[in-house]
Amino acid sequence: MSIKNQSKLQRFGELQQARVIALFSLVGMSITFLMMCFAIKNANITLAISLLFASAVYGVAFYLVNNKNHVKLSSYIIIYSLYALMLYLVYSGGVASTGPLWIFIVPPVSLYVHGLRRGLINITVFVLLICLIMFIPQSVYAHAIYPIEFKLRLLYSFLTISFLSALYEYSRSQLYNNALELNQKLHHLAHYDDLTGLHNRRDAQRKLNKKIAVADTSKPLSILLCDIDFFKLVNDKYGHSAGDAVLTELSQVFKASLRETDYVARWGGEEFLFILAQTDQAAAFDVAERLRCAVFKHTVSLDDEDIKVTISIGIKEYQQDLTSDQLINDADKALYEAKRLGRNRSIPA
Ligand SMILES: Nc1nc2c(ncn2[C@@H]2O[C@H](COP(=O)(O)OP(=O)(O)OP(=O)(O)O)[C@@H](O)[C@H]2O)c(=O)[nH]1
Repeated sequence: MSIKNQSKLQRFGELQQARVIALFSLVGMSITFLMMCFAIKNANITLAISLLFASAVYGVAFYLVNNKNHVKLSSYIIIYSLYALMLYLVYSGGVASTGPLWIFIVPPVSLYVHGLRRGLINITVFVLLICLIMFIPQSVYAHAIYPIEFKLRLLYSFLTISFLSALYEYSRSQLYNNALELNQKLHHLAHYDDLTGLHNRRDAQRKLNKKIAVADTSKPLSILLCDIDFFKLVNDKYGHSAGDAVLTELSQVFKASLRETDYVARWGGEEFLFILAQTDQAAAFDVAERLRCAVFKHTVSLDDEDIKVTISIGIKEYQQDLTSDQLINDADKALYEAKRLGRNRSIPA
């Protein structure tokens, strides 16, 4: 299945994440810088220095994600410096004890950066830490003082925002996973044959055009066009689903008889196309005979029937300036000749 295609979508997801992380760090850098200006205005030098430090850290995170593509590292920098800054604001009270109001940034950022499970664990630890800071008596250590109503409402509203953010993150990740799954299904439908699991005609056409585009005389290329003999009789005698079973089983026989570099697709009803890279006409004939003999020896065993079929094969080696249609046409003519001469044979064009 399409690892290439799946990774394409994942790369798109990673690119999106990199953009959001860059935006987070840019916004974090600007806001903390602005807050630092207010802290200086209020002559709160310790807070101003902390905010300047935080702003510089966000700046580094922005640089790392933008210039060095270190998405994971900068997301860790953002999230842990955010926790540290928020804990410090709750501890110190910030400007006029309004520092804790900033903690509402934590749930959406945590859940976006770490995902649902890890994000929720981090939020839980964060809540425990702010409870510790706010509820430990002043006699144990000095920290900003907040009225009890403020502390409780802060916690209630923080938990509500966390719950809503988690809900949002859950549906976002569900949608993303569904899109990923749907994308895989569509890709499979576009490239593979449903019944046999082989590549389909469209994929084969694309593959052949690609091979022809890079073909040169030093690297020969051949195709085989193969058709099951008297397949209509199989359907008529054993039924359509037995015919389907024959198609599926022969596909496995073909796959097992080919080299890694060879390619097979279901070209039509009971027709198959083989693309043999680095193979001249003589070598292609050997491959065709190997396939023909494998099918000849094979028995498709169904519940109460043993079915034996043969195949006919037309062979054509690519020659300079042939189009894919001409190549297929020539192989088709050779296949027709194989049928005319009595079937169960391989004929070069
Ligand atoms: N079971 C099944 N049959 C199919 C499928 N696709 C095509 N066929 C059948 O394949 C048969 C092809 O028959 P013909 O084109 O007359 O050829 P043939 O009977 O194989 O005879 P020759 O090619 O001349 O040897 C038709 O009966 C189609 O209905 C399929 O997906 N499943």
